Amino acid sequence: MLENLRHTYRALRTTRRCYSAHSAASVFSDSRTAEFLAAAVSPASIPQLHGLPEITVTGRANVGKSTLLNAVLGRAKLLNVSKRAGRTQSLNFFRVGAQPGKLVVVDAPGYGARGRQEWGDLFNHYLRERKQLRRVFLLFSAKHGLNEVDRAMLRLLNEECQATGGTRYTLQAILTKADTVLDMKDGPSHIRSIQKDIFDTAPTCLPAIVTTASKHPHFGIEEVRQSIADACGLA
Ligand SMILES: Nc1nc2c(ncn2[C@@H]2O[C@H](COP(=O)(O)OP(=O)(O)OP(=O)(O)O)[C@@H](O)[C@H]2O)c(=O)[nH]1
Ligand SMILES: [Mg+2]
Repeated sequence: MLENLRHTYRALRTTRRCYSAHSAASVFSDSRTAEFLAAAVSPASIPQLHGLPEITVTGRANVGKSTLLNAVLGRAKLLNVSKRAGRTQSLNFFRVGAQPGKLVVVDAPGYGARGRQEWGDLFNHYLRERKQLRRVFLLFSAKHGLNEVDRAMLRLLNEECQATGGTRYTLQAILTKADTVLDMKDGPSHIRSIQKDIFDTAPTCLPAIVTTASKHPHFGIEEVRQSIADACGLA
């Protein structure tokens, strides 16, 4: 049991080292300045916010999107989270950095059985039209891995990236809730098999960052910040 835990931590640290060459500290240095800007429930209510680069998260309902963004922004409760799937029901825009801001992060409603059709339509519209979108983070549970809906979403985004040569936005996977696999006997190999599944489904997707965001110690959050800063040209 103990040996398994050590192996898992070692595997996770290796992943972390790959991303720690630079620091995104300056972009996310003052968490007090992060601010909710707008919630969009229809294409017409998506705010323009001209000028600032933007990133968004997507994933199955309840995978941990809002929790991850709270950790990235360094705020415990800026975004609403819930044990019940379907908590986030609009596209929610948050400014990072004091006015005029450095970038915008966008929380999205979950897809899948608990995500409603209209939320999917709104998100698809946003992806199609958003000129300042730099990176889409696809979140998957480290415990459950990918299902067919996840693979369909990955394929769709992969095709879009291939069609545009990554000139519009790029993709990066994130595995959430890593703490839940730490006491699994085959934790590291389980994580590796999810990473392979992601690569096989979407070769253009950047390698998954492994994270824990609700329980302390957090894990992988600095890597996510770095990826956001890179994507927005701020690293
Ligand atoms: N163990 C564990 N639980 C987590 C982690 N991140 C999120 N959770 C839990 O997962 C549940 C869902 O979290 P949310 O952040 O609301 O998930 P979401 O993807 O935004 O959900 P929707 O808005 O409903 O699509 C909550 O009970 C969180 O506490 C994590 O790293 N570890
Ligand atoms: Mg949410």
